Amino acid sequence: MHDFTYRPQSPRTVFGAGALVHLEREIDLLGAQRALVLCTPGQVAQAQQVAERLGARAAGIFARAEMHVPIEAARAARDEARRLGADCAVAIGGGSTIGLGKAIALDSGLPILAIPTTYAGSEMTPIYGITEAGLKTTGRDARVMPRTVIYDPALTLPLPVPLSMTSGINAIAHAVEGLYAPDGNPIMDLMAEEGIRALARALPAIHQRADDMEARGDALYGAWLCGSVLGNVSVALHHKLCHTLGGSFKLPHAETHTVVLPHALAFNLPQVPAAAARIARALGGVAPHTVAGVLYDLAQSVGAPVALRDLGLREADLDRACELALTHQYPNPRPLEKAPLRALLQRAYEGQRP
Ligand SMILES: NC(=O)C1=CN([C@@H]2O[C@H](COP(=O)(O)OP(=O)(O)OC[C@H]3O[C@@H](n4cnc5c(N)ncnc54)[C@H](O)[C@@H]3O)[C@@H](O)[C@H]2O)C=CC1
Ligand SMILES: O=C(O)/C=C\C(=O)CC(=O)O
Repeated sequence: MHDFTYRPQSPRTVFGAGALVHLEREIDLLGAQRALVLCTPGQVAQAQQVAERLGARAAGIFARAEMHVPIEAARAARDEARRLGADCAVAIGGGSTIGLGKAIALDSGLPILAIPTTYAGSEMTPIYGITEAGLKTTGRDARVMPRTVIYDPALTLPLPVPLSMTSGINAIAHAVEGLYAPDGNPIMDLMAEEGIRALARALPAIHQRADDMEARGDALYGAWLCGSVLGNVSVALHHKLCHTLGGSFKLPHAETHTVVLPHALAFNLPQVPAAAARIARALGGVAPHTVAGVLYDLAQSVGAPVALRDLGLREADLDRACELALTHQYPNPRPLEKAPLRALLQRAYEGQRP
């Protein structure tokens, strides 16, 4: 038997191919009249599609979302929302765009409707991140949790295949760490296992055929499950390493998750047999002691990166990365010591199979 406390935190979720048709209804349910639509410069066409659907209730489009939410973009978006008298924000895009919406909500309490187009999972979490003077601060705050999420796999069809692969593995990482989180619970375990299963099934299919709607739907379903896990439990060494490498060495987010995950999991595996058993089941019934290697093989088989050196990290940075990862540690099942952590980073740098 488990001992646990479970207080679900989840936005209203509408899921399905073509689900964008429900946007007006969902805006009505929020009681909103003027929506500011957020996107990156690369997703203006999708933002226009949203604005057209909203008609007179589209207050405008703010197309300056970028990775890790620079404070300048957050301030400009807040000003624009005020100037236009927006009473809600619709964020269409990946974690960067949803993160911009969260930065507005943190300040103003503006309700966010998220339409995720990657598998990163930010839409399901009360976690925000803002970067100021080169330093990224993250935190949890109920105000930033989107009120409504519309998942429409059709909107993920243009997501480039390489980013689809790494973004999917970013999602798997949330579930893996959820399975050994000290504040986990049986519901999260079920969601994590099913999320890994869905993504491990979907990614090879999308790799073969980018417009496979069935697989796109499966991947987004997995992203919903894995994002929900991230929103409800704390994360450990794997996320700490990725935040260190992304924050201090500017490594790309999803790619870094993809490279680090097999190594962080191998490091913790002896301490987490129950998690290993669930991951093994989700990966098709492999032996639990092999799951880290199987995740490495999954990444390699879909053409995703497996070495930090291929993401722009220099070998000379490894000592500093190790030091930073040892400061302000996240709770981790295996105590962190310098030598094994440095060795982990070396293996990830070289792209060795764990
Ligand atoms: N707060 C949270 O809970 C979480 C936050 N994040 C944050 O999110 C950021 C990364 O988000 P990601 O989703 O990985 O990438 P992203 O949002 O930066 O998107 C990467 C690129 O792909 C483009 N793109 C996205 N969807 C597309 C589509 N369907 N078709 C064509 N192009 C598309 C975007 O416009 C962008 O240029 C990081 O800053 C990370 O820290 C990530 C996960 C959870
Ligand atoms: O860094 C943030 O914006 C907050 C959380 C995450 O990015 C989660 C992750 O590492 O995927």
